[in-house]
Amino acid sequence: MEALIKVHCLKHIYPDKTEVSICGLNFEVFRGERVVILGPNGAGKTTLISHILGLLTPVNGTVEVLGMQPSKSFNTIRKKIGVLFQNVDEQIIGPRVYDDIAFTPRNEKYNKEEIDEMVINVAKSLGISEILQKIPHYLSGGQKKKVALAGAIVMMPEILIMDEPFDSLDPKSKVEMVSLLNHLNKVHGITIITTTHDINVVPEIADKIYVINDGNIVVAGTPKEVFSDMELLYKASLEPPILTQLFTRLSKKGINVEIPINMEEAEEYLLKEILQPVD
Ligand SMILES: Nc1ncnc2c1ncn2[C@@H]1O[C@H](COP(=O)(O)OP(=O)(O)OP(=O)(O)O)[C@@H](O)[C@H]1O
Repeated sequence: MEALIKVHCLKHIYPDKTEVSICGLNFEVFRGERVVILGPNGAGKTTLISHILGLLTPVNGTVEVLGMQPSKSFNTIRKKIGVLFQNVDEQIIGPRVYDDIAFTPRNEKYNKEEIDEMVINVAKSLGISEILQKIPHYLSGGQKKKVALAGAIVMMPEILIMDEPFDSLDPKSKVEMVSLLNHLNKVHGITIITTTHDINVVPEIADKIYVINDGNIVVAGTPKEVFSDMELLYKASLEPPILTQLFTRLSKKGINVEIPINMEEAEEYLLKEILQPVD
């Protein structure tokens, strides 16, 4: 199968001469995958995303999206990618929430009824129907995130890229966002790429994880593979998920348990290995 996105040994130099290198393993995303990029502050996650979006041009290395070079085919590629930036204030441009979400459908010349239906449906799926007439500037941080995400998915793009989508979301909103993202992936086949520092949510939203550290992609694997290697996570300045930490401690105490990637697995392993299942 051909990868939708391929990045090979990228090097970027910002105008102030800051050099960012993302070498090591290749970064590859296949259709329908949910990919999470992890790495400490300043590792280059946003830089990588900006290259995939065609906002930056590499000085070295290659970036290929849907068979094109994003920096050269910016307009074609951007129609196929929905994006949620880390700083949503730079992304929200409409005078009212409704206008902001309707921005791209209006540009694409959909008629009023179609736009109404698209905006109302996406607002409902994000629980923001009540704020469609509000001025975005006065929204809370979490509400702004949801509005920006609504704008990113209103056209049902092939690929959705999100930089720190869970920042400033309350626990309930985070659970809802995870379930919406998984719905978009399963039902609409949208390929999803996410950066996050919220490590505990990663198993819920990742088929594959890339870890960037010290200028290199040092690991690529499933959540199970990546989270089983605590040493590697610490080396990359990442805090392993709480379940990984707990089960590693249990296994050091001689309890023979696999590392679970979510609460359901943890419960299953505990019941199987430590406790006798209660009928
Ligand atoms: N516009 C810019 N001009 C100069 N340097 C920049 C610019 N944007 C990013 N950098 C630098 O590039 C490096 C990588 O930054 P980037 O934002 O890609 O990291 P990140 O992994 O997304 O970090 P974080 O987890 O903190 O969001 C950092 O050293 C940063 O200071």
